[in-house]
Amino acid sequence: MATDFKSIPLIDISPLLAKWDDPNMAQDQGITGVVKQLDQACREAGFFYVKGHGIPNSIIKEVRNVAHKFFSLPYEEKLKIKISPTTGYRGYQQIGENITKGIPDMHEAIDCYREVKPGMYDTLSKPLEGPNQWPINPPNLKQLMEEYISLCTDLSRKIMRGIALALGASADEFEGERAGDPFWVFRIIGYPVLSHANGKDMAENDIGCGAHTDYGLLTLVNQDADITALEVRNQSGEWISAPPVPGTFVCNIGDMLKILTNGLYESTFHRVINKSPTYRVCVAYFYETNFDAAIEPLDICIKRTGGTKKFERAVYGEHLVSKVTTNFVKEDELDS
Ligand SMILES: N=C(N)NCCCC[C@H](N)C(=O)O
Ligand SMILES: O=C(O)CCC(=O)C(=O)O
Ligand SMILES: [Fe+2]
Repeated sequence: MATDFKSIPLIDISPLLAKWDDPNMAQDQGITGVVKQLDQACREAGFFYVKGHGIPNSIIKEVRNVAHKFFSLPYEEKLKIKISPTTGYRGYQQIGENITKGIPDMHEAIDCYREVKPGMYDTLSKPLEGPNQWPINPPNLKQLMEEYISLCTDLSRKIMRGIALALGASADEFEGERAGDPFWVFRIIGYPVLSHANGKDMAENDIGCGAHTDYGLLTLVNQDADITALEVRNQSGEWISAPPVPGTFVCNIGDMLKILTNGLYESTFHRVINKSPTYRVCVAYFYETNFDAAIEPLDICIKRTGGTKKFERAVYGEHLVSKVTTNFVKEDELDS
């Protein structure tokens, strides 16, 4: 968010995907072109669209269709997989249950996380322990989403190799202890049509999702076609729309990549307002570091940002757990 960008750039990443594993990839002209665009987009906006990503459009659309089907079920049905602290914060949350900056968000969602086995990361991961809660209806939802998550994980790993090169690091900077065993978060989100009863103006809680940053490395957003609702904040505080572009994902940078890059790439604030007359679905995949990774600015990024370390070391799992466990707590309950 280092600039007053007015729109979000679109990058064709097919040259990167063609040679993501090539030992000489850093010298490849096609890849160099992609890497330059990634660097510019990450510095200027922290948001970019990708095309040429290789995930079939039929799957991308089916994922949203199945999400629509789930949200159109009666509440009793959806509540069979209700989220709670005892389900590892996995499952369905009703409209208004998720809280951002003290205000209930006008969205419903199924929250999923990579499975955490008991004791896996000692007490650190305890709040998130457990398997995901998948609904029985629609019957193909679980299988489709699991396949989609695996495609998103592969794609994100490849984009992160391009981002590593963009930083002037080696392509595998985000593998090994840092993100070689990446955690992931997955949210199937539904935004109802706003009711403007009593002629009231857009109220605070007409916001589908309040301004926030994402927590990890890289987010892949699969949003409904034909509805513009996602907005990204630029340096002056203007909200710039990220309208759906067919066949693309919206990508954005999370808090861990901001720390790693010493702020060279920022985790940009964004929010969602569905002003359209139609129910909107978004399926968001979040590619993260290893759960127990201790994240601090890379030397190469400290150099590129004037030589001073701007962020202290953070453990990703701690950051995630502190967010997740407060996302469902109302302001007046926080201290009690
Ligand atoms: N895993 C991610 N990024 N989820 C995004 C949710 C943002 C809203 C949440 N209440 C918050 O305040 O963070
Ligand atoms: O609905 C969207 O377009 C984005 C959702 C989002 O920002 C999030 O879940 O973190
Ligand atoms: Fe987000």
